[in-house]
Amino acid sequence: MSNVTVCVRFRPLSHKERKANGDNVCFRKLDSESFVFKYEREEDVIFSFDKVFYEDAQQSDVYDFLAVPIVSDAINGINGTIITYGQTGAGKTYSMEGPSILHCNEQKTGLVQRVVDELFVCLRSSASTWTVKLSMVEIYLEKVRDLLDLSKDNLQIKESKTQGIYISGSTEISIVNSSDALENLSVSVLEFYSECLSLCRYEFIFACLSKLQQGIANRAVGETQMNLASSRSHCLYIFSVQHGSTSDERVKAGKIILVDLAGSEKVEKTGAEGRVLDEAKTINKSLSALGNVINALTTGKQNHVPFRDSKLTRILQDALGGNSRAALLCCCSPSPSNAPESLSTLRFGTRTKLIKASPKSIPEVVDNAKKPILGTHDQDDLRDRILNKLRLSLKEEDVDLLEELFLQEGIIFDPNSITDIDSACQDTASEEISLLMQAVEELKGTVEELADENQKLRRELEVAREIAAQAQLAAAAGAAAARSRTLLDFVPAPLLRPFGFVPD
Ligand SMILES: Nc1ncnc2c1ncn2[C@@H]1O[C@H](COP(=O)(O)OP(=O)(O)OP(=O)(O)O)[C@@H](O)[C@H]1O
Repeated sequence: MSNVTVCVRFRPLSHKERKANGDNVCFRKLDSESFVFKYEREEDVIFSFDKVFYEDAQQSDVYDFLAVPIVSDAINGINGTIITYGQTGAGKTYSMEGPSILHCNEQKTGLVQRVVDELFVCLRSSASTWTVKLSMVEIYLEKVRDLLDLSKDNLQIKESKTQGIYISGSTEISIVNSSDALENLSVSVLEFYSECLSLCRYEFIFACLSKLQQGIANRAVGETQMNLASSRSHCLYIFSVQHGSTSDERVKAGKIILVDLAGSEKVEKTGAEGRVLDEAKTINKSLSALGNVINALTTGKQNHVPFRDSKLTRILQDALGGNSRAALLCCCSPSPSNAPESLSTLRFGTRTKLIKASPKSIPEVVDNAKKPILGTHDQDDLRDRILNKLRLSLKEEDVDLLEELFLQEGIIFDPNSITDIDSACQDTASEEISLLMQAVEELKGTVEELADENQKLRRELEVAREIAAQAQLAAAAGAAAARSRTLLDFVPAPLLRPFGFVPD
């Protein structure tokens, strides 16, 4: 993933929440990117994201910030994904579809309608051939169901060189602005096209959204303690955009996937049993698979990204991996009664955001006017809290080493970027583990080199010993010869002559 934008949206308090807690909310706004999160059972934490949309934010604000760059990239052949994440009732579907996909005013229309609208504008204004295909599926209990044709309830995910990842056999609404291209299409779809092409912008969008409305009505909905009509499936709107013609091989193909996830609340909070419990477990499993994939993609562990761990991550594989753009909208309830779930949503967002904001990869321009100036006391305090937490899971001497390293290298903990101690600890711990593993690898290399050197020296020593032994033998023989010559020297020649020792 080349880029990920992480935003938070707090919806307005509901009547029920107002009745229970009055106007109390679980956050205090600092600016358009940060807020203090208040939860009675934990210390206050400052969270920072690319953007925070507070209760008064408009749907168009969310679209402009989050979706416009993704739509324009898709038109240029770059895949993109927009994901809404959060507990049931936090405002995921509202952000995606508005109060109703068909019947809502311009102010309230959601991301889906706005994407359709934008694509229509491009389609109409372009001189070259355009094809936009739209399909709509849901992932329910790890099965992919076609929301535009319910008879297709277990679609298979496939991969091809030309199409990348695709859902085999899913119904596609195709919209084409070329009369040539229309000739190759089936009659039923053609009727829809020609209808679309003769329509004005709003009629066109209405026709397109009517199809989507049918799909939305088909979504698996369950009843939980959290919400009377809670979406129990992940809903995916897939827009495949193709621009240009195949004849001159200048085709640009991009994909936009809008994902309205099922509620992320913990299983216990749903009060679920039986089938609903199975739903909640499957939802949690696929959401953690999504978290693992995002982590692997953003931490540079790209040699193994676990896309195949869930249907959701498999479908999103080429919209998340490679040259693509992603945006995550973390939807939260502002009510103190939902603070634990909101905190867990914010932590999910922070894990993605923290890694992206790492100064090693993407230097971020900090607007000092906006950020509170940090005293060294704050930094030291945060460092100590992180180290204390690490002491629970790491060896004392390793933590001491880390502390020394932080001081020596002047590593500063900035509460504006390290918003979540647990995530910071996790990151520091995994960094520590990878550093240790790297050190082990380096040591292994050194040990191998030393072993080779040792063997070489041993061989040289043996050779030297052999030479020394031979030299010793030679010296002994030489000495014996010299000794014998000396003894003969003392014997008178006439005595030696008969034995042939002395010449006549
Ligand atoms: N920004 C907002 N402004 C006004 N009302 C909102 C906003 N966000 C959410 N709501 C309202 O809050 C309620 C719950 O929102 P929504 O259905 O979008 O939640 P959800 O996260 O999609 O839940 P689920 O996971 O169960 O589908 C709805 O009645 C919706 O209209």
